[in-house]
Amino acid sequence: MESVPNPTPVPQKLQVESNGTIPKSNHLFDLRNSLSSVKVPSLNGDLKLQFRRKMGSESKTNPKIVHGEAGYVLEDVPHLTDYIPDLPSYPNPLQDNPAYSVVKQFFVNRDDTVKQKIVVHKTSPRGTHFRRSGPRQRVYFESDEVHACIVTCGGLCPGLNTVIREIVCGLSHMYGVTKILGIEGGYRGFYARNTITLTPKTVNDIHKRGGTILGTSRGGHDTSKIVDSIQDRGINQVYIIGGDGTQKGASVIFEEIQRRGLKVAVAGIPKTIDNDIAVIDKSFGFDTAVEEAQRAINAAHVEAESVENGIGVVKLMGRYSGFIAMYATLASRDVDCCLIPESPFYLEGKGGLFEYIEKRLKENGHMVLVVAEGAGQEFIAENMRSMDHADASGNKQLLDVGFWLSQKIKDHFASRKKKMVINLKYIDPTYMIRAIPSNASDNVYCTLLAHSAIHGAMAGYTGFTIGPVNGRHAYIPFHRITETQNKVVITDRMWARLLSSTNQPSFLSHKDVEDSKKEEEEQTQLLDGENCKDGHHVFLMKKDGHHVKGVVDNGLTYS
Ligand SMILES: Nc1ncnc2c1ncn2[C@@H]1O[C@H](COP(=O)(O)OP(=O)(O)OP(=O)(O)O)[C@@H](O)[C@H]1O
Ligand SMILES: O=P(O)(O)OC[C@H]1O[C@](O)(CO)[C@@H](O)[C@@H]1O
Ligand SMILES: [Mg+2]
Repeated sequence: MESVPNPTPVPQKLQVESNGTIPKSNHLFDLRNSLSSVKVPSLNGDLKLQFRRKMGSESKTNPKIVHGEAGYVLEDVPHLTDYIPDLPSYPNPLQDNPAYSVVKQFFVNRDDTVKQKIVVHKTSPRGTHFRRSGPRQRVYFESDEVHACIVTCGGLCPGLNTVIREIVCGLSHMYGVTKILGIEGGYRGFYARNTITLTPKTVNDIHKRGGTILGTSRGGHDTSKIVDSIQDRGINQVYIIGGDGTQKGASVIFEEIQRRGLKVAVAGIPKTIDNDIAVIDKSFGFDTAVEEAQRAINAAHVEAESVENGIGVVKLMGRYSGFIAMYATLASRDVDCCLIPESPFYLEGKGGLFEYIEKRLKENGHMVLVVAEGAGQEFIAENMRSMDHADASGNKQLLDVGFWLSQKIKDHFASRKKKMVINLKYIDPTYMIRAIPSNASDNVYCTLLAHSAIHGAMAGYTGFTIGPVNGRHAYIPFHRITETQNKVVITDRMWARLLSSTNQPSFLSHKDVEDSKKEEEEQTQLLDGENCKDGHHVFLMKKDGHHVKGVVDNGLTYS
């Protein structure tokens, strides 16, 4: 196919000199030390391109930021032409595809961006935007040139197989790609395991199965060995499916590829059943998890209501965020109390958990309690410190809060002071939930994620992850989703809805809430999920009868 000039607008390119010209020299350049701000022409007037150096992060990539009028900011993603000038582009083969060619305005306008915050005031600046995902008129890979690979890393999550399937089928059916490799066993599979050939036929019904047909792992990320393997195998599109750790790994792989000047697009597909990935609306598998959690909650409810003073305790996933617990509770209506990492609670005394349990048992004869795995870590932090166990990826291993809490409740009611006979059943459905196939709505969502990733890579974008932002799919720079974690904001209306549906105490006094709001306005902005930077989450906790400020840092609690 004949190559034609690149129609991509200048703002997508980094090789702009401060006088607005594009350097003739076509050698590769290292973006890491650039710190500049230049004006370049665009369809919508002058845009200010700014390459800011990011401080204090593992990623060394400079954010690619475009400033426009009225406070418009585009946090753009890298493009292969940023470091490989004069890369030829080609017409998108989709324009001849019988299924897609009939779509009116099928190709995404090159200037389309997606707004991060859609609730604004009259005087609000236009704010942060991300590049809209979707097919472009021109692509930077010819179909028979593409050699793609797919890898899955981290914990299991419903929908992994659907994403794999849709990447394979999408590449094949939309772009006529025939060379697709599956990397087995996570990152270390690049250099320590075999690969498998993936075709639409071999992946045809894998979405009906849980897990990942490629296998997964934690740890084993050796950047140079991985990039050596990519280079040796002649791979030029890398699709990486995984959580926050995986996306950090994808980011350094992209940096190394860029440093070596390789024409390799790196696309991340964010995965986490906990739904704690920042920026995007929701992660795949989350809906399925909430749905499946209903079965455990129902079982706990049946057990609890069948006996006198029955208590059903269900532990649900959520290391640092309580989304699954919160949504499963809201959906069920049988839950009397939901405990999540973001909301501190205490056991003894007035307004404490034990008092509430006793009240519910007296009122209703039974109760159901849902606890997220990361909740109440302040109580068991001491044990954790002495154990200090981490998994192969360096994630702190939490103690079983469900087991611990169940024991505490039993001890409390069996104590000489109380002498109340209770009947407690503890259910931990964690791995039963994680291992199921995705439900119908997650299947559709996985398809959109896979397609966004494919269109982005084919269009030459790289070093990006994808996901819906306010319902519109966008390309998001890696650092934006790895530097913070999404958390339940307990001063938001959703948590208030939960409190009102369960009737549980908030475990915070009015003064605590006012104090936390005040502190929120100050620099730390307490309890706001978007401001829980670098895995730190600040909250109020009860210690020796007083509320003190606690900080959760990757599972450890300090005060
Ligand atoms: N900072 C990092 N740099 C490079 N690689 C990393 C980094 N953090 C994690 N990884 C690698 O990413 C892979 C997955 O990481 P991890 O086990 O933390 O799971 P995850 O992707 O966060 O998924 P989840 O926590 O949702 O199960 C591992 O192979 C790990 O070595
Ligand atoms: O048992 P594993 O595989 O280490 O994974 C457990 C963790 O994985 C997650 O499911 C996230 O993938 C967390 O909710 C949980 O803490
Ligand atoms: Mg993780």
